Amino acid sequence: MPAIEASASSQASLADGQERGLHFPPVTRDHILHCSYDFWFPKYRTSCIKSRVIPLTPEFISYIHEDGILLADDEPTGSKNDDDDDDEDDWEPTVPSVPRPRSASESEDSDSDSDDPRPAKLPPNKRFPALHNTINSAIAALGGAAAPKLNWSSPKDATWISRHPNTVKCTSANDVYMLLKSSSFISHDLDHAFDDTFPPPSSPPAPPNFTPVLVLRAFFNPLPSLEFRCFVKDRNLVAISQRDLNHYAFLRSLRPAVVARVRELFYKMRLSFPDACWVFDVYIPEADYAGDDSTDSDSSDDDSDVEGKETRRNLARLGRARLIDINPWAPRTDTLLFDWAELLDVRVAWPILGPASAREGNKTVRLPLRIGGGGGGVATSDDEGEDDDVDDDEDDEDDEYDDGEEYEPELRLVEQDDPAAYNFSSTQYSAHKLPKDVVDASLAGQGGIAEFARRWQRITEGQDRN
Ligand SMILES: Nc1ncnc2c1ncn2[C@@H]1O[C@H](COP(=O)(O)OP(=O)(O)OP(=O)(O)O)[C@@H](O)[C@H]1O
Ligand SMILES: [Mg+2]
Repeated sequence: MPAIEASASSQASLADGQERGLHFPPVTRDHILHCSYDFWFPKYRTSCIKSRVIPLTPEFISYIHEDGILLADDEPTGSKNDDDDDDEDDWEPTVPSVPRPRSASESEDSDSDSDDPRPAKLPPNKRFPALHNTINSAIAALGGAAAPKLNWSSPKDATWISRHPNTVKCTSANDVYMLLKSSSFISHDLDHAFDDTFPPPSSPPAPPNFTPVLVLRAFFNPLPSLEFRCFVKDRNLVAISQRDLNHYAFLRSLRPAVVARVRELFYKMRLSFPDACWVFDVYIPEADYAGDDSTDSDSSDDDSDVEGKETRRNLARLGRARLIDINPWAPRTDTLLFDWAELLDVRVAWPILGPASAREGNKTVRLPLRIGGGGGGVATSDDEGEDDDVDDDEDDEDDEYDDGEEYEPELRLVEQDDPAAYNFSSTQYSAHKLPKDVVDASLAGQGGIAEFARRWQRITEGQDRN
Protein backbone atom coordinates (compact mmCIF):
# COMPACT_ATOMS: atom_id res chain seq x y z
CA MET A 1 0.00 0.00 0.00
CA PRO A 2 1.50 3.32 -0.91
CA ALA A 3 1.45 4.73 2.56
CA ILE A 4 2.37 8.34 2.21
CA GLU A 5 0.93 8.60 -1.19
CA ALA A 6 -1.94 7.52 0.96
CA SER A 7 -1.34 9.68 3.96
CA ALA A 8 -0.26 12.89 2.36
CA SER A 9 -2.53 12.69 -0.56
CA SER A 10 -5.37 10.52 0.62
CA GLN A 11 -7.28 13.49 1.98
CA ALA A 12 -6.49 15.32 -1.20
CA SER A 13 -7.36 12.39 -3.42
CA LEU A 14 -10.50 11.68 -1.47
CA ALA A 15 -11.61 15.27 -1.79
CA ASP A 16 -10.45 15.23 -5.37
CA GLY A 17 -12.44 12.07 -5.98
CA GLN A 18 -15.54 13.54 -4.43
CA GLU A 19 -15.14 16.76 -6.37
CA ARG A 20 -14.80 14.84 -9.59
CA GLY A 21 -17.87 12.81 -8.76
CA LEU A 22 -16.03 9.52 -8.31
CA HIS A 23 -18.08 7.03 -6.39
CA PHE A 24 -15.97 4.51 -4.56
CA PRO A 25 -17.51 1.73 -2.55
CA PRO A 26 -16.74 2.47 1.12
CA VAL A 27 -13.25 1.36 2.09
CA THR A 28 -13.68 -0.71 5.21
CA ARG A 29 -11.14 -1.59 7.86
CA ASP A 30 -11.33 -5.15 6.63
CA HIS A 31 -10.30 -4.07 3.15
CA ILE A 32 -7.17 -2.56 4.64
CA LEU A 33 -6.50 -5.60 6.80
CA HIS A 34 -6.83 -7.86 3.76
CA CYS A 35 -3.98 -5.92 2.12
CA SER A 36 -1.66 -6.53 5.06
CA TYR A 37 1.27 -8.76 4.08
CA ASP A 38 0.72 -11.15 6.98
CA PHE A 39 -2.86 -11.68 5.80
CA TRP A 40 -2.20 -12.61 2.16
CA PHE A 41 1.33 -13.96 2.17
CA PRO A 42 0.39 -17.34 3.73
CA LYS A 43 -2.27 -17.83 1.04
CA TYR A 44 -0.05 -17.06 -1.93
CA ARG A 45 3.43 -17.74 -0.63
CA THR A 46 4.53 -19.88 -3.57
CA SER A 47 3.94 -16.89 -5.83
CA CYS A 48 5.72 -14.43 -3.56
CA ILE A 49 9.31 -13.43 -3.01
CA LYS A 50 10.80 -15.60 -0.29
CA SER A 51 9.86 -13.81 2.92
CA ARG A 52 9.94 -13.96 6.66
CA VAL A 53 7.13 -12.32 8.64
CA ILE A 54 8.16 -11.30 12.16
CA PRO A 55 5.57 -10.03 14.68
CA LEU A 56 6.76 -6.85 16.37
CA THR A 57 6.66 -6.12 20.08
CA PRO A 58 5.42 -2.88 21.74
CA GLU A 59 9.03 -2.24 22.74
CA PHE A 60 10.10 -2.34 19.11
CA ILE A 61 7.28 -0.02 18.07
CA SER A 62 8.30 2.50 20.75
CA TYR A 63 11.85 2.32 19.44
CA ILE A 64 10.67 3.07 15.90
CA HIS A 65 8.63 6.03 17.14
CA GLU A 66 11.46 7.60 19.13
CA ASP A 67 13.58 10.44 17.81
CA GLY A 68 17.20 9.65 17.17
CA ILE A 69 18.72 6.48 15.79
CA LEU A 70 20.39 4.40 18.43
CA LEU A 71 21.73 1.36 16.62
CA ALA A 72 22.80 -2.01 17.96
CA ASP A 73 26.40 -2.08 19.13
CA ASP A 74 26.97 -5.75 18.54
CA GLU A 75 27.91 -5.59 14.87
CA PRO A 76 31.48 -6.50 14.01
CA THR A 77 33.36 -3.38 13.01
CA GLY A 78 35.32 -3.04 9.80
CA SER A 79 36.48 -0.35 7.48
CA LYS A 80 34.85 -1.34 4.22
CA ASN A 81 32.33 1.07 2.86
CA ASP A 82 30.14 -0.85 0.44
CA ASP A 83 28.57 2.20 -1.13
CA ASP A 84 27.72 0.94 -4.54
CA ASP A 85 28.13 -2.71 -3.91
CA ASP A 86 25.08 -4.70 -4.83
CA ASP A 87 26.81 -7.99 -5.26
CA GLU A 88 25.58 -10.28 -2.55
CA ASP A 89 28.72 -12.43 -2.84
CA ASP A 90 30.77 -9.51 -1.68
CA TRP A 91 28.74 -8.93 1.40
CA GLU A 92 30.51 -8.79 4.68
CA PRO A 93 29.55 -7.10 7.92
CA THR A 94 30.73 -3.52 7.87
CA VAL A 95 30.45 -0.38 9.92
CA PRO A 96 27.40 1.54 8.77
CA SER A 97 28.44 4.54 6.68
CA VAL A 98 26.14 6.52 8.94
CA PRO A 99 28.06 6.27 12.20
CA ARG A 100 26.21 4.81 15.11
CA PRO A 101 25.63 7.27 17.93
CA ARG A 102 28.58 7.30 20.27
CA SER A 103 28.31 6.52 23.94
CA ALA A 104 28.94 9.40 26.35
CA SER A 105 32.51 8.28 26.89
CA GLU A 106 33.21 8.29 23.14
CA SER A 107 31.43 11.52 22.51
CA GLU A 108 33.43 14.51 21.29
CA ASP A 109 31.35 16.88 23.37
CA SER A 110 30.91 14.52 26.24
CA ASP A 111 30.78 17.19 28.95
CA SER A 112 27.49 18.45 27.59
CA ASP A 113 26.05 15.01 28.39
CA SER A 114 27.06 14.87 31.98
CA ASP A 115 24.07 16.81 33.35
CA ASP A 116 21.44 14.70 31.58
CA PRO A 117 19.35 13.16 34.38
CA ARG A 118 17.59 10.67 32.11
CA PRO A 119 18.79 7.09 31.97
CA ALA A 120 20.65 6.38 28.77
CA LYS A 121 18.58 4.47 26.23
CA LEU A 122 19.66 0.94 25.57
CA PRO A 123 20.62 -0.13 22.04
CA PRO A 124 18.26 -2.56 20.28
CA ASN A 125 20.40 -5.61 20.96
CA LYS A 126 20.02 -4.97 24.69
CA ARG A 127 16.50 -3.61 24.56
CA PHE A 128 14.83 -6.36 22.54
CA PRO A 129 17.60 -8.95 22.15
CA ALA A 130 15.38 -11.84 21.02
CA LEU A 131 13.75 -9.82 18.27
CA HIS A 132 17.09 -8.32 17.26
CA ASN A 133 18.56 -11.81 16.88
CA THR A 134 15.50 -13.01 14.99
CA ILE A 135 15.92 -10.18 12.49
CA ASN A 136 19.60 -10.91 11.97
CA SER A 137 18.91 -14.64 11.60
CA ALA A 138 16.10 -14.02 9.12
CA ILE A 139 18.37 -11.85 6.96
CA ALA A 140 21.00 -14.57 7.02
CA ALA A 141 18.38 -17.20 6.12
CA LEU A 142 17.28 -15.08 3.16
CA GLY A 143 20.77 -15.14 1.71
CA GLY A 144 22.37 -12.25 3.59
CA ALA A 145 20.35 -9.40 2.09
CA ALA A 146 16.70 -8.49 2.61
CA ALA A 147 14.18 -5.80 1.66
CA PRO A 148 12.11 -4.76 4.69
CA LYS A 149 8.55 -3.53 4.97
CA LEU A 150 5.85 -3.41 7.61
CA ASN A 151 2.31 -4.66 7.10
CA TRP A 152 1.65 -2.41 4.12
CA SER A 153 4.58 -0.21 3.27
CA SER A 154 8.24 -0.37 2.53
CA PRO A 155 10.58 2.44 3.64
CA LYS A 156 11.38 3.42 0.07
CA ASP A 157 11.30 7.10 1.04
CA ALA A 158 14.31 6.50 3.30
CA THR A 159 16.76 4.95 0.86
CA TRP A 160 18.77 8.19 0.94
CA ILE A 161 20.04 7.20 4.38
CA SER A 162 20.84 3.61 3.50
CA ARG A 163 24.42 2.46 3.28
CA HIS A 164 23.33 0.56 0.17
CA PRO A 165 22.49 3.71 -1.75
CA ASN A 166 19.10 4.13 -3.33
CA THR A 167 17.90 0.71 -2.38
CA VAL A 168 16.07 -0.82 0.56
CA LYS A 169 18.72 -3.50 0.80
CA CYS A 170 19.54 -4.55 4.36
CA THR A 171 22.37 -6.85 5.32
CA SER A 172 21.96 -6.41 9.06
CA ALA A 173 19.32 -5.57 11.63
CA ASN A 174 20.93 -2.13 11.97
CA ASP A 175 20.23 -1.46 8.29
CA VAL A 176 16.58 -2.33 8.93
CA TYR A 177 16.39 0.02 11.94
CA MET A 178 17.93 2.89 9.96
CA LEU A 179 15.38 2.57 7.17
CA LEU A 180 12.33 2.02 9.37
CA LYS A 181 13.15 4.90 11.69
CA SER A 182 13.78 7.30 8.79
CA SER A 183 10.64 6.54 6.84
CA SER A 184 7.38 8.44 6.94
CA PHE A 185 5.72 5.55 5.12
CA ILE A 186 6.51 3.32 8.08
CA SER A 187 5.09 5.81 10.59
CA HIS A 188 1.98 5.93 8.48
CA ASP A 189 1.57 2.17 8.66
CA LEU A 190 1.80 2.26 12.43
CA ASP A 191 -0.40 5.28 13.10
CA HIS A 192 -2.65 6.01 10.14
CA ALA A 193 -3.36 2.80 8.27
CA PHE A 194 -7.09 3.04 8.95
CA ASP A 195 -7.51 6.72 8.10
CA ASP A 196 -10.35 7.33 5.66
CA THR A 197 -11.86 3.93 6.28
CA PHE A 198 -15.41 3.07 7.15
CA PRO A 199 -16.51 3.36 9.90
CA PRO A 200 -14.15 6.22 10.74
CA PRO A 201 -11.49 5.38 13.34
CA SER A 202 -13.14 7.78 15.81
CA SER A 203 -16.45 5.90 15.83
CA PRO A 204 -17.15 2.61 17.50
CA PRO A 205 -16.14 -0.10 17.24
CA ALA A 206 -12.54 0.85 17.87
CA PRO A 207 -10.17 0.38 14.94
CA PRO A 208 -8.92 -3.17 14.72
CA ASN A 209 -5.95 -4.16 16.76
CA PHE A 210 -3.74 -5.22 13.94
CA THR A 211 -0.51 -7.00 14.69
CA PRO A 212 2.40 -4.93 13.45
CA VAL A 213 4.79 -7.17 11.56
CA LEU A 214 8.19 -6.76 9.99
CA VAL A 215 8.37 -8.40 6.60
CA LEU A 216 11.80 -9.32 5.28
CA ARG A 217 11.96 -10.36 1.64
CA ALA A 218 15.01 -11.82 -0.05
CA PHE A 219 16.63 -8.84 -1.75
CA PHE A 220 16.98 -8.78 -5.51
CA ASN A 221 17.34 -6.05 -8.11
CA PRO A 222 14.00 -5.86 -9.89
CA LEU A 223 13.98 -4.42 -13.40
CA PRO A 224 11.54 -1.53 -13.09
CA SER A 225 10.29 -2.16 -16.63
CA LEU A 226 8.92 -5.53 -15.56
CA GLU A 227 6.82 -4.33 -12.64
CA PHE A 228 3.10 -3.97 -13.22
CA ARG A 229 0.03 -2.88 -11.23
CA CYS A 230 -3.11 -4.91 -11.88
CA PHE A 231 -6.70 -3.90 -11.18
CA VAL A 232 -9.42 -6.37 -10.26
CA LYS A 233 -13.06 -5.40 -10.47
CA ASP A 234 -15.81 -7.77 -9.38
CA ARG A 235 -13.23 -10.56 -9.52
CA ASN A 236 -12.33 -9.79 -13.11
CA LEU A 237 -8.86 -8.64 -14.13
CA VAL A 238 -9.70 -5.42 -15.93
CA ALA A 239 -6.52 -3.38 -16.28
CA ILE A 240 -2.74 -3.66 -16.05
CA SER A 241 -0.41 -0.69 -15.90
CA GLN A 242 3.31 -0.42 -16.25
CA ARG A 243 4.65 0.77 -12.87
CA ASP A 244 7.80 2.57 -13.88
CA LEU A 245 6.65 5.44 -16.04
CA ASN A 246 9.43 5.40 -18.59
CA HIS A 247 9.14 4.16 -22.14
CA TYR A 248 10.54 0.67 -22.76
CA ALA A 249 10.32 -0.21 -26.44
CA PHE A 250 10.82 -3.93 -25.84
CA LEU A 251 7.64 -4.20 -23.79
CA ARG A 252 5.46 -3.80 -26.84
CA SER A 253 6.32 -7.22 -28.22
CA LEU A 254 5.85 -8.74 -24.79
CA ARG A 255 2.27 -7.50 -24.39
CA PRO A 256 0.41 -10.82 -24.77
CA ALA A 257 3.00 -12.60 -22.66
CA VAL A 258 2.71 -10.04 -19.86
CA VAL A 259 -1.08 -10.35 -19.83
CA ALA A 260 -0.81 -14.14 -19.83
CA ARG A 261 1.62 -14.16 -16.92
CA VAL A 262 -0.51 -11.76 -14.90
CA ARG A 263 -3.64 -13.82 -15.62
CA GLU A 264 -1.93 -16.97 -14.54
CA LEU A 265 -1.23 -15.43 -11.14
CA PHE A 266 -4.64 -13.78 -10.95
CA TYR A 267 -6.41 -17.11 -11.38
CA LYS A 268 -4.68 -18.35 -8.25
CA MET A 269 -6.10 -15.48 -6.22
CA ARG A 270 -9.36 -14.61 -7.89
CA LEU A 271 -11.64 -16.63 -5.62
CA SER A 272 -9.56 -16.91 -2.52
CA PHE A 273 -8.96 -13.22 -1.99
CA PRO A 274 -11.81 -12.04 0.22
CA ASP A 275 -12.72 -8.88 -1.66
CA ALA A 276 -14.22 -8.51 -5.11
CA CYS A 277 -12.34 -5.32 -6.04
CA TRP A 278 -8.66 -4.89 -5.31
CA VAL A 279 -5.31 -4.06 -6.83
CA PHE A 280 -2.16 -6.15 -6.92
CA ASP A 281 1.42 -5.52 -7.93
CA VAL A 282 3.57 -8.03 -9.74
CA TYR A 283 7.09 -8.48 -10.89
CA ILE A 284 7.57 -10.63 -13.97
CA PRO A 285 11.19 -11.72 -14.10
CA GLU A 286 12.97 -12.77 -17.20
CA ALA A 287 12.83 -16.54 -17.50
CA ASP A 288 15.84 -18.41 -16.32
CA TYR A 289 16.07 -20.45 -19.50
CA ALA A 290 19.77 -20.15 -20.37
CA GLY A 291 19.15 -18.53 -23.74
CA ASP A 292 16.94 -21.38 -24.79
CA ASP A 293 14.64 -20.27 -27.58
CA SER A 294 14.19 -23.83 -28.76
CA THR A 295 10.80 -24.10 -27.11
CA ASP A 296 9.48 -22.52 -30.23
CA SER A 297 11.82 -23.57 -33.01
CA ASP A 298 11.29 -27.25 -32.42
CA SER A 299 7.56 -26.95 -32.68
CA SER A 300 6.22 -28.63 -35.75
CA ASP A 301 2.71 -27.35 -35.50
CA ASP A 302 0.88 -25.01 -37.76
CA ASP A 303 3.29 -22.46 -39.26
CA SER A 304 0.47 -20.09 -40.04
CA ASP A 305 -0.03 -19.40 -36.34
CA VAL A 306 2.64 -16.71 -36.36
CA GLU A 307 1.03 -14.66 -33.62
CA GLY A 308 0.64 -17.70 -31.41
CA LYS A 309 4.26 -18.68 -31.98
CA GLU A 310 5.40 -15.19 -31.12
CA THR A 311 3.37 -15.20 -27.92
CA ARG A 312 4.74 -18.60 -26.96
CA ARG A 313 8.27 -17.44 -27.61
CA ASN A 314 7.74 -14.34 -25.50
CA LEU A 315 6.10 -16.38 -22.77
CA ALA A 316 9.25 -18.44 -22.67
CA ARG A 317 11.22 -15.24 -22.20
CA LEU A 318 9.24 -14.31 -19.10
CA GLY A 319 9.16 -16.23 -15.87
CA ARG A 320 6.00 -16.54 -13.83
CA ALA A 321 4.64 -13.41 -12.20
CA ARG A 322 5.60 -12.87 -8.58
CA LEU A 323 3.12 -11.22 -6.27
CA ILE A 324 4.76 -8.15 -4.73
CA ASP A 325 1.91 -6.38 -3.00
CA ILE A 326 -1.86 -6.06 -2.62
CA ASN A 327 -3.55 -2.67 -2.39
CA PRO A 328 -7.10 -1.55 -1.72
CA TRP A 329 -9.53 -0.47 -4.41
CA ALA A 330 -9.52 3.02 -2.99
CA PRO A 331 -8.46 6.57 -3.82
CA ARG A 332 -5.27 6.04 -1.84
CA THR A 333 -4.00 3.57 -4.44
CA ASP A 334 -2.16 5.18 -7.33
CA THR A 335 -3.71 4.16 -10.65
CA LEU A 336 -0.58 5.10 -12.64
CA LEU A 337 -1.49 5.11 -16.37
CA PHE A 338 -5.20 4.75 -15.69
CA ASP A 339 -7.60 7.10 -14.04
CA TRP A 340 -9.93 6.03 -11.25
CA ALA A 341 -12.83 7.43 -13.26
CA GLU A 342 -12.13 4.92 -16.06
CA LEU A 343 -11.70 2.01 -13.70
CA LEU A 344 -14.84 2.81 -11.75
CA ASP A 345 -16.72 2.98 -15.04
CA VAL A 346 -15.63 -0.46 -16.22
CA ARG A 347 -18.57 -2.85 -16.42
CA VAL A 348 -17.65 -6.50 -16.47
CA ALA A 349 -20.00 -8.92 -18.17
CA TRP A 350 -19.64 -11.52 -15.45
CA PRO A 351 -19.19 -9.84 -12.09
CA ILE A 352 -18.58 -12.19 -9.23
CA LEU A 353 -19.80 -10.48 -6.15
CA GLY A 354 -19.81 -11.18 -2.47
CA PRO A 355 -17.42 -13.30 -0.51
CA ALA A 356 -15.42 -15.69 -2.66
CA SER A 357 -16.00 -18.79 -0.69
CA ALA A 358 -17.83 -19.88 2.38
CA ARG A 359 -16.70 -22.57 4.74
CA GLU A 360 -19.07 -25.38 5.53
CA GLY A 361 -17.45 -27.57 8.10
CA ASN A 362 -14.15 -28.44 6.50
CA LYS A 363 -15.41 -27.90 3.00
CA THR A 364 -14.85 -24.76 0.99
CA VAL A 365 -17.87 -23.94 -1.09
CA ARG A 366 -16.99 -22.05 -4.23
CA LEU A 367 -19.28 -19.54 -5.74
CA PRO A 368 -20.65 -21.03 -8.93
CA LEU A 369 -18.66 -20.05 -11.98
CA ARG A 370 -19.74 -19.95 -15.56
CA ILE A 371 -19.91 -23.10 -17.56
CA GLY A 372 -18.08 -23.70 -20.83
CA GLY A 373 -14.87 -22.41 -22.35
CA GLY A 374 -11.29 -23.44 -21.94
CA GLY A 375 -8.61 -22.71 -19.43
CA GLY A 376 -6.79 -19.93 -21.19
CA GLY A 377 -4.02 -22.01 -22.73
CA VAL A 378 -1.32 -20.68 -20.43
CA ALA A 379 1.08 -23.13 -18.87
CA THR A 380 0.70 -23.16 -15.12
CA SER A 381 3.63 -22.20 -12.97
CA ASP A 382 3.84 -25.59 -11.30
CA ASP A 383 5.95 -27.07 -14.05
CA GLU A 384 8.64 -24.44 -13.79
CA GLY A 385 11.94 -24.93 -12.05
CA GLU A 386 12.49 -23.83 -8.49
CA ASP A 387 13.51 -20.27 -7.87
CA ASP A 388 15.57 -19.37 -4.88
CA ASP A 389 13.77 -16.08 -4.37
CA VAL A 390 10.38 -17.64 -4.25
CA ASP A 391 8.95 -19.16 -1.17
CA ASP A 392 8.17 -22.73 -2.06
CA ASP A 393 7.32 -24.27 1.27
CA GLU A 394 3.91 -25.26 0.07
CA ASP A 395 1.83 -25.17 -3.07
CA ASP A 396 -0.80 -22.58 -3.81
CA GLU A 397 -4.13 -24.05 -4.48
CA ASP A 398 -5.14 -22.89 -7.94
CA ASP A 399 -8.54 -21.34 -7.87
CA GLU A 400 -10.98 -22.94 -10.21
CA TYR A 401 -11.78 -20.69 -13.06
CA ASP A 402 -13.44 -20.71 -16.34
CA ASP A 403 -12.02 -18.68 -19.15
CA GLY A 404 -15.06 -18.81 -21.38
CA GLU A 405 -16.18 -15.21 -21.13
CA GLU A 406 -13.05 -13.74 -19.70
CA TYR A 407 -12.79 -9.97 -19.54
CA GLU A 408 -9.90 -8.87 -21.73
CA PRO A 409 -7.76 -6.66 -19.50
CA GLU A 410 -6.20 -3.59 -21.01
CA LEU A 411 -2.45 -3.47 -20.58
CA ARG A 412 -1.33 0.14 -20.70
CA LEU A 413 2.30 0.89 -21.46
CA VAL A 414 4.14 4.19 -21.65
CA GLU A 415 4.48 4.97 -25.33
CA GLN A 416 7.33 6.90 -26.82
CA ASP A 417 6.94 10.63 -26.09
CA ASP A 418 4.01 9.82 -23.84
CA PRO A 419 3.39 12.83 -21.58
CA ALA A 420 2.66 10.39 -18.74
CA ALA A 421 6.37 9.64 -18.65
CA TYR A 422 7.25 13.26 -18.00
CA ASN A 423 4.87 13.76 -15.11
CA PHE A 424 6.41 11.20 -12.87
CA SER A 425 10.01 10.47 -13.58
CA SER A 426 11.41 13.51 -11.79
CA THR A 427 9.42 13.65 -8.55
CA GLN A 428 8.57 10.23 -7.32
CA TYR A 429 7.26 11.42 -3.97
CA SER A 430 5.75 14.70 -4.94
CA ALA A 431 3.15 14.40 -2.19
CA HIS A 432 5.79 14.43 0.50
CA LYS A 433 8.88 16.26 -0.50
CA LEU A 434 12.07 15.59 1.41
CA PRO A 435 13.65 18.42 3.38
CA LYS A 436 15.79 20.63 1.15
CA ASP A 437 18.92 19.60 3.10
CA VAL A 438 18.33 16.01 2.12
CA VAL A 439 17.81 16.82 -1.52
CA ASP A 440 20.95 18.98 -1.58
CA ALA A 441 22.92 16.23 0.11
CA SER A 442 21.76 13.62 -2.33
CA LEU A 443 22.64 15.83 -5.27
CA ALA A 444 26.12 16.23 -3.81
CA GLY A 445 26.68 12.47 -4.12
CA GLN A 446 28.01 10.10 -1.50
CA GLY A 447 30.15 12.69 0.27
CA GLY A 448 27.12 14.92 0.62
CA ILE A 449 24.95 12.14 1.98
CA ALA A 450 27.61 11.05 4.45
CA GLU A 451 28.12 14.62 5.65
CA PHE A 452 24.38 15.10 5.94
CA ALA A 453 24.07 11.85 7.88
CA ARG A 454 26.78 13.02 10.30
CA ARG A 455 25.05 16.37 10.77
CA TRP A 456 21.72 14.70 11.20
CA GLN A 457 23.15 12.35 13.77
CA ARG A 458 24.54 15.28 15.75
CA ILE A 459 21.16 16.96 15.59
CA THR A 460 19.27 13.88 16.72
CA GLU A 461 21.75 13.17 19.50
CA GLY A 462 21.23 16.73 20.63
CA GLN A 463 17.47 16.23 20.58
CA ASP A 464 17.90 13.11 22.61
CA ARG A 465 19.59 15.05 25.35
CA ASN A 466 17.13 17.92 25.48
N1 LIG B 1 12.67 -8.36 -2.33
C1 LIG B 1 12.88 -7.19 -2.91
N2 LIG B 1 14.13 -6.77 -3.22
C2 LIG B 1 14.32 -5.57 -3.80
N3 LIG B 1 13.36 -4.71 -4.11
C3 LIG B 1 12.10 -5.08 -3.83
C4 LIG B 1 11.80 -6.33 -3.21
N4 LIG B 1 10.47 -6.42 -3.08
C5 LIG B 1 9.96 -5.30 -3.57
N5 LIG B 1 10.92 -4.48 -4.03
C6 LIG B 1 10.76 -3.17 -4.65
O1 LIG B 1 10.08 -2.33 -3.75
C7 LIG B 1 8.94 -1.77 -4.39
C8 LIG B 1 7.86 -1.49 -3.38
O2 LIG B 1 7.47 -2.69 -2.75
P1 LIG B 1 6.07 -2.77 -2.02
O3 LIG B 1 4.96 -2.60 -2.99
O4 LIG B 1 6.06 -4.01 -1.22
O5 LIG B 1 6.12 -1.53 -1.04
P2 LIG B 1 5.12 -0.27 -1.01
O6 LIG B 1 5.52 0.56 0.14
O7 LIG B 1 3.72 -0.72 -1.05
O8 LIG B 1 5.50 0.49 -2.35
P3 LIG B 1 4.51 1.08 -3.46
O9 LIG B 1 3.75 2.18 -2.82
O10 LIG B 1 5.46 1.54 -4.53
O11 LIG B 1 3.63 -0.05 -3.90
C9 LIG B 1 8.57 -2.79 -5.44
O12 LIG B 1 7.83 -2.20 -6.47
C10 LIG B 1 9.92 -3.27 -5.90
O13 LIG B 1 10.47 -2.39 -6.86
MG1 LIG C 1 3.02 -1.60 -2.81
